[in-house]
Amino acid sequence: MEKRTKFAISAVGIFTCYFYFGILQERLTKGIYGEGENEERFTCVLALVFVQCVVNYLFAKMMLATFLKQGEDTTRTFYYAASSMTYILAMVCSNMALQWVSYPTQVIGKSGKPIPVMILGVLLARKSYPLKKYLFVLMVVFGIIMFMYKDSNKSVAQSDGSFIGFGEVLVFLSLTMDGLTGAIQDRMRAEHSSKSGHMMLNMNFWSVAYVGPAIILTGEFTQLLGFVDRHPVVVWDLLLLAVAGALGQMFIFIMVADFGPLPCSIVTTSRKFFTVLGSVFLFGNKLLPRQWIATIIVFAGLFLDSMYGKTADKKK
Ligand SMILES: Nc1ncnc2c1ncn2[C@@H]1O[C@H](COP(=O)(O)OP(=O)(O)O)[C@@H](O)[C@H]1O
Repeated sequence: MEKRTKFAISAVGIFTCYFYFGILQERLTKGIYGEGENEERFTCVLALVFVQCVVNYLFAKMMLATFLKQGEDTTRTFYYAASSMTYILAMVCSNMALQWVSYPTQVIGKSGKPIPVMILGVLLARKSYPLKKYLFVLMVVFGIIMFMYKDSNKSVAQSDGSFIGFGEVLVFLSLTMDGLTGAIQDRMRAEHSSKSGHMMLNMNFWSVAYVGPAIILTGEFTQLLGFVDRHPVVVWDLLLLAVAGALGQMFIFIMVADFGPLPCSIVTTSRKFFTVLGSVFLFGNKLLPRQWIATIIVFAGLFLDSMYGKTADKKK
């Protein structure tokens, strides 16, 4: 398949699957199960991650056995073990951050993701990019943050007088972990030409190995079983979510393996922006002048990056 077509199909796949995934995720984590006295919310976040990783693993196994014939995998086990650890830590930090900062603040923070992916790729995976590429990526990230920023989000001084709270530290840590995950994936590509199905299979295998003991030790596994027992309908919501996530992750790994973690993070970050932009138009809301300018900057950055940001994947 031509590279451009593959890129377009993966990007559309990521957009569609994660759009649906977002709706299901909100229904599951914000919804109320049961009635009257039995009303309760689903709070087993770690168990949710565990279920997702198990389904992702099975999905990758099935794909490798049927459609994706990818041959032998020579990737160093250490790379899989390490990148799964950073990938799980990134998710844990960004979920934990929500206890201290609002959801929009967390999304704005995580919109900076291409920056650590780029910087750590250069520092740890010896990638190199032309100067203009930094500028285009910065334009996209700056535009998205400018678009989503709300004055009400202005960081209020904490009680101790500082402007940075624990929530912000967690978002920063999560971004660092995203950058490390990307850098290790850059190395896998450069040294082993790792394939998408193999990456998906192995990263989820290691994630299950890390999260499994954690949900047993924290008692979340028992909590999950209890919840399912009280509200069997949650099984469907969980499975639908996991299947949408697995399909989406397949496209993510095609993007990572074939084009690299940086283009992948630009696509996933743009997806968040397009979701917000789409809902503004869908609900007939108006854009503020600042948001119009931001939108132009994002589009210009994406356009310039796709036209002139190409690198021949060269090493320093
Ligand atoms: N480079 C990657 N390697 C493995 N999984 C990834 C990668 N990038 C994204 N993902 C998966 O896709 C999900 C969505 O990513 P994204 O849309 O960037 O949002 P966020 O990282 O803020 O959750 C992540 O939670 C993760 O499971």
